Amino acid sequence: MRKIGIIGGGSIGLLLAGYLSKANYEVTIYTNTEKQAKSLSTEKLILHNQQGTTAYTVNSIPFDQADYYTDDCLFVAVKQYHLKTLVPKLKDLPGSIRTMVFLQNGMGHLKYLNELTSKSENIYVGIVEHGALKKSDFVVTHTGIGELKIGSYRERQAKSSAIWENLTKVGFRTKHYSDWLQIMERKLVVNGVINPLTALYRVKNGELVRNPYFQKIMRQLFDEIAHVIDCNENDWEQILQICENTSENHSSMLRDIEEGRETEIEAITGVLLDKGNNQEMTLPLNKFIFNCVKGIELRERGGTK
Ligand SMILES: NC(=O)C1=CN([C@@H]2O[C@H](COP(=O)(O)OP(=O)(O)OC[C@H]3O[C@@H](n4cnc5c(N)ncnc54)[C@H](OP(=O)(O)O)[C@@H]3O)[C@@H](O)[C@H]2O)C=CC1
Ligand SMILES: CC(C)(CO)C(=O)C(=O)O
Repeated sequence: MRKIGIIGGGSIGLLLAGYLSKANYEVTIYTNTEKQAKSLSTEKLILHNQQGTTAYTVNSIPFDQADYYTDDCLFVAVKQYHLKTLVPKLKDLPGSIRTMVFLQNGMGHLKYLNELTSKSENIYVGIVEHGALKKSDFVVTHTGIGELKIGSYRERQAKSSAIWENLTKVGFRTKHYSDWLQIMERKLVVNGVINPLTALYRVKNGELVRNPYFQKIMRQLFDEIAHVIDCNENDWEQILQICENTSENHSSMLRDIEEGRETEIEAITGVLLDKGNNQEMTLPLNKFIFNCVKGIELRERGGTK
């Protein structure tokens, strides 16, 4: 398995492309725009990390002109809200895609995975605990060292374990976990606490733990989320640790707000509120935070509803 495709040349797509190239895979990035595909082929992909700066040669093609069938594995590194239009396109492609890995935050995408089970032998979910920041169409910085957690959503013919091992060997820690739901729920709790608060306060992840007042609200939010997802003190400690490990990071939700993009609040806090509804439980703090983020999103995107 040497040829790997990545849909989406954003922060995570570029970061992964850099490390997969370092591990000697032939990588193709399927971009949203022709402009980015051109930049990547003329400039190469530039990865900044603790070891320095390295340029990698990658293939790059706009998604709409792509031919995925030659890839042994396809990573999907777009935002949750991009999947609404992307998944029907993937579904309508003739033939099959051997292995797909979905790297979205939140859990809103599970409904789409079921639509793709006849398309792909193996479908994995990936939980990204590394931090990444895209500096331009072809430059990315590895801003937080963490782990890429992989779970098998559906696995008919597992041949992918070498990828996880090879990524780890080149400094991008990646580990397979047998219980995909558990790893997704753990990450949902992390994102449910860190992302909306950093977006509302407009602070880097590290400031949430350094400011005792922010930390108090974090804890209240965590305690409320624990009503719908089984959490314990280890989960709380992990959230604090992630804030430390990615202290200089602007969370993906803060960046979306800063750049006037849609956020993933519906796939994160929205999913938590749905879980509450299903258990006839109200989550007032989460509801408040959901509406604050939606309101700010609307304002920053210059719209009215
Ligand atoms: N960045 C981080 O540190 C972390 C991110 N994550 C999660 O990883 C996922 C990806 O995040 P991130 O990389 O930051 O997001 P970005 O917004 O940086 O990247 C998404 C990319 O997908 C592209 N795209 C959208 N639609 C298509 C399409 N149809 N075909 C090809 N490309 C498309 C976008 O193009 P365009 O720019 O032109 O719109 C953009 O380049 C998210 O769910 C995020 O929450 C998780 C942990 C950390
Ligand atoms: C782990 C964390 C909070 C890192 O910033 C993240 O997943 C995100 O920004 O979406």
